[in-house]
Amino acid sequence: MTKPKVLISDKMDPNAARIFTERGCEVDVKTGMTPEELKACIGEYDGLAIRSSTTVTPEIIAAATKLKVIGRAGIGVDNVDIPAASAHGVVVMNTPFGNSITTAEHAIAMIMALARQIPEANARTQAGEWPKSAFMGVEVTGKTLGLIGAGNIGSIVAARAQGLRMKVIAYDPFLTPDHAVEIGVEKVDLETLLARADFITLHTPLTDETRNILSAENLAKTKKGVRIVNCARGGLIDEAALAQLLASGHVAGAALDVFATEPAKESPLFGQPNFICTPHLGASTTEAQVNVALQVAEQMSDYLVDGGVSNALNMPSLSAEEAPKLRPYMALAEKLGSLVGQLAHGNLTKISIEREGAAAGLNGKPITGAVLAGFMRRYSESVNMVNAPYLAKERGLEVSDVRHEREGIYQTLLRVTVATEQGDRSVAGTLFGTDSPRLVEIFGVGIEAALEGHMLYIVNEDAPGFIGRIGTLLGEHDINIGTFHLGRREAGGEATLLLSVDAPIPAEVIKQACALEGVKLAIPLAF
Ligand SMILES: NC(=O)C1=CN([C@@H]2O[C@H](COP(=O)(O)OP(=O)(O)OC[C@H]3O[C@@H](n4cnc5c(N)ncnc54)[C@H](O)[C@@H]3O)[C@@H](O)[C@H]2O)C=CC1
Ligand SMILES: O=C(O)C(=O)COP(=O)(O)O
Repeated sequence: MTKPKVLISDKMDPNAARIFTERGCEVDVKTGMTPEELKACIGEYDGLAIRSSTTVTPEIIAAATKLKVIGRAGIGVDNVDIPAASAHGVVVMNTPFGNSITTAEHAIAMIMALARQIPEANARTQAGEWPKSAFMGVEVTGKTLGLIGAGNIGSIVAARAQGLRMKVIAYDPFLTPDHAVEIGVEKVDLETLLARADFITLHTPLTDETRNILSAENLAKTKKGVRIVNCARGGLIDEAALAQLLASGHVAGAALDVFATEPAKESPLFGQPNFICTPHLGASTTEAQVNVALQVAEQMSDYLVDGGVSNALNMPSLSAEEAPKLRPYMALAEKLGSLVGQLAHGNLTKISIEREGAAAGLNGKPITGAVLAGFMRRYSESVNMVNAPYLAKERGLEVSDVRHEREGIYQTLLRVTVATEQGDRSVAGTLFGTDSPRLVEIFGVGIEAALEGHMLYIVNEDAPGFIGRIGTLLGEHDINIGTFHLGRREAGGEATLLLSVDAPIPAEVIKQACALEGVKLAIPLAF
């Protein structure tokens, strides 16, 4: 088997490359590439490991024909076009906790540096000025810190600030009152935060809702003398408006680690009084970089080597322990989805997955993803578990996952049903042993078969002589039958025949099969 190939395209702790190699991946480290250079080489890789310098655009993803996973050694994934990745079946994962303490500490350092104007005092002292009377700071004790965003990093900042005896208030629409109590912050609305905070620190992702959250209008609502820190994302603050308010003295200080455009080589903020900045250093400590490098390489290797999924932003998690148990079910699910997709035609708007017996106790999301991947293959060759749910949604397909604790004839069973104009059509399958997927029912008819390779599905009148006729037809065309399965609901009604053949059946032969006496339907299948 060829080794999965991973590209590390941003500066990353060497532990990442070591782990990839140890886990059986080939790894190339190429940092500082232009978008054109990345586009030219990305087609070779199964995995791409990045930080914030690489921007993964739809063009890059379109060129990444082998790519299966993008791993962000860090938190923010605003540099990755996730919808494009999802549409191409590429998993996007991050390391949501590895650098949060480090980033929170950077925010606290910024608060303290602003309170005492340390960078400017340092520069002027080293310039030989000894400007003792030029600097008068403020204490943080007893001051109100306003958190915009109280997730992982915001909560750590709150705990540290409480240690500094600050009063912490937070604006975060997703913060529950219970959690606010747990982390010791007062939950407020944005207007209240703007009016009350002596220091404001931002800890939200950059989204359509948070973009420009500190707009000129909102900045004007802040308390005179406020100090503002942003160690989250550029784009959360109107930088030009902030520069004006620093110049006018309304804002007493601002510290930015992140800018709307990075690298920030020029800015209206540069040179303003009490303005401090760092070049996106929030996550830059030895500890954090080792954490995120190890974690991203482990996660990406889990996916590329064993199929385990953790911290993915566009698909459900699947632990490395769960993966081996789920894999045969996912194979069964994909085959059943594919069978239904090949057999049921017309305007299909609903698909339901039922899990019975042992299957009911499993993680349903990967199974649903696999059913949809099989089912949607009729629409797209490149569909997989990652993009199938998106494609399904795009097509307005209603998907349901139902668990039945009961155990029927089979100790474990998956059933996939689609609603068609002629009524519900359902297929079911089980596992023989622990890992051998078998079809057990097709449209209400009991038939046991492995769904593999090229097959032919026929519905015919249940009358003597038919098996001979179909055998003769295939034999005349030199088509060898591998397996042969028959089923029927009742004698003399309709019979179902499912056979496997060694090569695809030409369209002309299908036509002749349809014309055989008693045949109602003949559909070639491929798995
Ligand atoms: N400067 C740097 O080097 C680093 C920056 N970051 C950035 O820090 C930010 C926060 O990271 P985490 O705390 O780990 O994320 P998180 O997801 O744990 O927390 C984000 C919080 O923002 C809240 N939020 C979302 N929309 C909001 C809105 N409209 N108004 C107010 N709150 C809203 C969410 O409810 C959540 O509680 C991210 O943007 C991340 O990219 C993270 C690490 C390093
Ligand atoms: O983790 C994040 O969101 C960060 O912003 C850290 O960025 P970096 O990996 O230092 O380029």
